[in-house]
Order: sequence, then structure tokens, then C-alpha cells
Amino acid sequence: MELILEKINHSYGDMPVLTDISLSVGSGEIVCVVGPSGCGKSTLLRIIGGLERPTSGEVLMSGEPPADSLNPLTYVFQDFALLPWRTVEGNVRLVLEDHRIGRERVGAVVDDVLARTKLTEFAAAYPRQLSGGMKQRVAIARALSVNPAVMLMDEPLSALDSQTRDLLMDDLIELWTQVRFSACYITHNLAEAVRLGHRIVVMSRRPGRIRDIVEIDIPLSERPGFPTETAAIQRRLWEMMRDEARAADRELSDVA
Ligand SMILES: Nc1ncnc2c1ncn2[C@@H]1O[C@H](COP(=O)(O)OP(=O)(O)OP(=O)(O)O)[C@@H](O)[C@H]1O
Repeated sequence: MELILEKINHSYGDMPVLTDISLSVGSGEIVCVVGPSGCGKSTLLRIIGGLERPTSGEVLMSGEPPADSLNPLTYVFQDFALLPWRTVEGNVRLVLEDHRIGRERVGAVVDDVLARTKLTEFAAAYPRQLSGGMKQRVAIARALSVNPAVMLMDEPLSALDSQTRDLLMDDLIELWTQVRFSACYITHNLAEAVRLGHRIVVMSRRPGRIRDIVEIDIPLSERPGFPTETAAIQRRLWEMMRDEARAADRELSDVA
């Protein structure tokens, strides 16, 4: 299944936030979106997820969803959004409970995603007992459990320290290698985008428009073996973003 955005424009009142965004996320593709603060990245994700209706333009899905998909789209948030009174297993189960699938299948799906995210031995733990990285793995397990066509990931690693971020990036790549998922992945962090993205969409400052789309054809699992090439891509992205980021920063401090 392919997610297609056609000429999305969005304004809040008379403030334009997004201009003419046309983009697609193909099956098994991770598309990272980077851009300066306030350029409309989260707004774009909310529009894709149907939480906001764009002022104009369309979000389309083309083709069949993956087999056994229970939800075409699912979110992974920066703050994990786990229910504190539910165990790890209970948090994953939650998203399956609304679907009319038998107990046995629920059990099998939960066991499978907990194993894939290396959480099996923490199934009975509560979120308060887990580190930030582990909590985010639970949120990723929960998202994967519905076998979505596209995961909508809004800065999923930005609340974590850099070592935990590195570990989770490795985990995400391992998960993708096992079962190829599609994702629209918002981040401020260019190293993250270069590690995880098949394509990287660079947005201008607000009103956000697409400045460039950079494709990286080095396979995800092989990127650590190409430090010079990936560093060069990251530098190129930063060169594109630097002036926009500086201008956005000044704009935000003018408001304050
Ligand atoms: N519900 C809303 N009502 C009015 N303005 C909004 C609303 N949501 C976001 N905005 C404004 O729209 C602009 C884009 O916000 P958005 O959160 O999408 O940007 P972003 O690129 O995700 O920012 P950041 O990188 O800082 O998270 C900002 O100026 C923000 O203040």
C-alpha cells in the first residue's frame, strides 16, 4: 500500500503552515521528514493520520493494506503514551481489544511483537518500572501489533539520551529487516534521518514546503559500514537546513 499526499496546504486562521506538500510513502519505505522548528512537521503527521483536515489537498491510500493489517495507520509518539496502570503486555493488548479477533490470535500477535521487540521477559512489568528506551520499545511493539500500512512516528527518539537512541535505531533497523514496515518519521536529528531514512524530505521554515528530497540507496543494515558517505549526506542536509533553521530560530525568539 502506498500513502500519497497531494498538494497539501494548511493554515491555522490566517497563518499558513504548510504549502503544496506532495509526497508518497511506498510499501516498506521509511521516509524521514526534517525541517526547522515550527515548519509544520507534526501538523503534517496529524493531517496524514486524519487528526486534522488540511485546508486543501488530499491524503490518499493506494493499493491493498498488508495482510492481517488491523489499522492502516498508527502513531508512535515522543512521550510513549503508555497507560501506567497496564503492564507491558496489557498496553500492547489494548490496541487489539477493539478488533473482533479471537483470544488465540490476540495472544499470538502479542507474543510475536514482544519477542520481536525483545520485551518478552518484561511482559508483566509496568511502565514505571521501565527506562525511557524500554517504554518506547513498548510503544513500537504496540504500533507493530496492528500490522499498519504506515507507522506515523513523531520524534520517537527525541526524549531519549544519545546511547539509548543509538540502541533503538539498531532495534528499529532489525525490526524493519525482519518484517518490512513503512513509516513517515519526523525528526530534528539529521543523524537519525540518515541512519533510518530511505528518503529524507527536507522542509523549509514555516510555511513549510518541500525544499528537497534526498534518497539514500545504501541498505539500512549496511550504513554503519559507510561512515564517510553517510557523514557527507548529513553535511549536505545541514547545509540545506542551516539558514532556514537560523531564520526560524530568530522568528521564534522575536515572538517570545
Ligand atoms: N492547533 C494549532 N492551532 C494554531 N496553531 C498551531 C496549532 N498547531 C500548531 N500550530 C502552529 O503551527 C506551526 C507548525 O507547528 P508544528 O508543531 O506542526 O511544527 P513542527 O515543525 O512540528 O515544530 P517542532 O519541530 O518545533 O516540533 C507552529 O507555528 C505552531 O505554533
